[in-house]
Formats: sequence, structure tokens, C-alpha cells
Amino acid sequence: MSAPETAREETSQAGKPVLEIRNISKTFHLPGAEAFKAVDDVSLSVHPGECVAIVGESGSGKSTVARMALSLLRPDSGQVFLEGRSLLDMSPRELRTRRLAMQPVFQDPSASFNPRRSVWSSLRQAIAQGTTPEPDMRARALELLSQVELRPPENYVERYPHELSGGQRQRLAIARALAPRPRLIIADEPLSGADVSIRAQILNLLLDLQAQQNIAFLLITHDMLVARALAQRVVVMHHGRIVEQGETEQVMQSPREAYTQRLLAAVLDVDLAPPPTPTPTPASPSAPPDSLPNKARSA
Ligand SMILES: Nc1ncnc2c1ncn2[C@@H]1O[C@H](COP(=O)(O)OP(=O)(O)OP(=O)(O)O)[C@@H](O)[C@H]1O
Repeated sequence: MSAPETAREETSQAGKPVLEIRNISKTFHLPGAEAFKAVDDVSLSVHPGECVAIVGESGSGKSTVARMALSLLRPDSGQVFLEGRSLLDMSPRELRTRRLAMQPVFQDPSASFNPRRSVWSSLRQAIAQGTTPEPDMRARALELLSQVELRPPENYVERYPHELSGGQRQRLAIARALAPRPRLIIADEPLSGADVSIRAQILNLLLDLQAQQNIAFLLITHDMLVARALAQRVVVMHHGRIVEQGETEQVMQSPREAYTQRLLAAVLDVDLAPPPTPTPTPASPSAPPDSLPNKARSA
């Protein structure tokens, strides 16, 4: 793919979804067990700069959809289009190139780094997939570390994964995802491994990336608060099917389906209740442990 070709395609893609999933299904066959339909006729789209969250209980099929979108798993039926091109119809070579536009971030950053590779080595490998010339790679690695607020970047670039905290490793995972300048990040439970204070920081980082770099996100989460903070639209999955989807606030404020109402009742009863009439108190109460930062909350 030449640069003008890519630029032409980007222009012709303006306003179109960066990711479009059409009617995908997946059945797993395990020896000695009945066939299990994990994903059943799921369709959704993500537009440039938009964050769409797939929410649902454990086992509802969210990660299986993400894996099919990332082309890590082939659907039994249906189609996945990345920037208008069918992933299932691409040659392995074309898939390798095109897939750079879509990068994953997974839940457990420890598992996704080679313990013998330094931060520089991991980032260099990711940067090398893109178009950055060799002499500029070090500067790009430092820039990426700054973008994910591992500052000053010189303090981190020669470290090894075990020399980083869990939150810092997740930032590094995000830096690595940003390296090939993706248009879409598919993040599967990116906050689940982090404790409460780190969750808020990573969440704000993801919000900043969305706002500043116009990167689209497909966010997989069981946590309605995280979906509410980050996503403009939510897709609710239950037993492999989409039971409800729409604008986040609309779904959260007036869910149509009983299943969505149950999910919300489990986590949002405090947050979505009308604010109590303020009564003057001598000191403001401390934030509840699961609360999100103001910036995230107002998103
Ligand atoms: N490779 C596989 N082989 C067999 N069954 C699988 C496989 N991958 C997933 N499943 C099953 O498919 C169902 C959906 O799994 P999936 O991981 O997509 O759910 P999820 O909503 O992401 O759940 P969680 O939030 O716990 O990760 C589960 O019942 C799971 O056990």
C-alpha cells in the first residue's frame, strides 16, 4: 500500500465506520460437550473517534466478539470490515498490513510482555511495524512513553516489565498499541487488573487519547461505570446476543430491557439516583471507593 493510496482511502472513508461487524456468530465445539453458541448474530459499528462499549456479564460473549473483530478468531458466519475492507477476504499479507490500523489492549499487561525485553525493545518492535524510519525510532519511543504519562520517558525506556508497577505496565501496553498510529483500539477489560486509583488514571488517559488523537475505541467491559465514563454508545450482550444498544446516557437512564436494568441495578443505583437535595455539612464526605474521577464522570 503506497502513502497516496492510504491517504485516498482515508479520505474516502471519512464519516464511515472504522469497524463494522455484520451478523457474526461463533459456536465452540469442545470434545465431550454440547456445541456452545458463544456469539449469535452480532452486528455493531464504531465510527472514527467514537468509543463504543460492549457490556454484559461474564460469559456473555464480549471477548469472543473482540477476538473476531481483531481477526484472532474466525467467525462461523458474518463479516468484519475494517475501514471498509472485509478482514475475512484479505490475504494473510494484506491482513498483516491493514490490521495495524487496529490495535489490542488486554486486561493483564504482565502476560502481554516478554519479560526479557526492555521497554525500549518492546516499543521498538511495535514501532517497526509502522512507517517510522530507523533513526527516529528512539525519539518515537520516548514520545509514546510521554503520551501515556510515563515521564520523564528516559527513566522508563531501559527498564524491564518487572521493574514497572501494574499501572505502569498497562500504560506501556497502551503506548505499544499506539506505536503504529492506529485508528482503532480494541480494549478488553483494560482496567480490570488495576486498583481503584490506577483505574481512574488509566481511564483519564484513554479519554485524553480519544479526545486528542481521534482514536476510536471498542471497549469490552463488564463495568457499567467504566462504560458510562468512556463510551458514547453501549451495546449490551446477554447469552451471545445483543439485547440492547444505543447512546450511553439513554441506555443508562432508561434501559428498555430487564437484563440491562438488572446490570445497572447492580452497580449504578447510587450513581444514577437523582442527586439528593444538598444539606450543608461541615466536611464533604469522601468519595465512594468505586467512584470515577470528575473528568471521567462528566464525559
Ligand atoms: N476457545 C473457546 N472454546 C470453548 N468455549 C469458549 C472459548 N472461548 C470462549 N468460550 C466460551 O464462550 C462463552 C463466552 O466467552 P467470552 O470470553 O466471550 O465471554 P465474556 O463476556 O468476554 O466473559 P468475561 O467477561 O468473563 O471474559 C463462555 O461461556 C466461554 O466459556
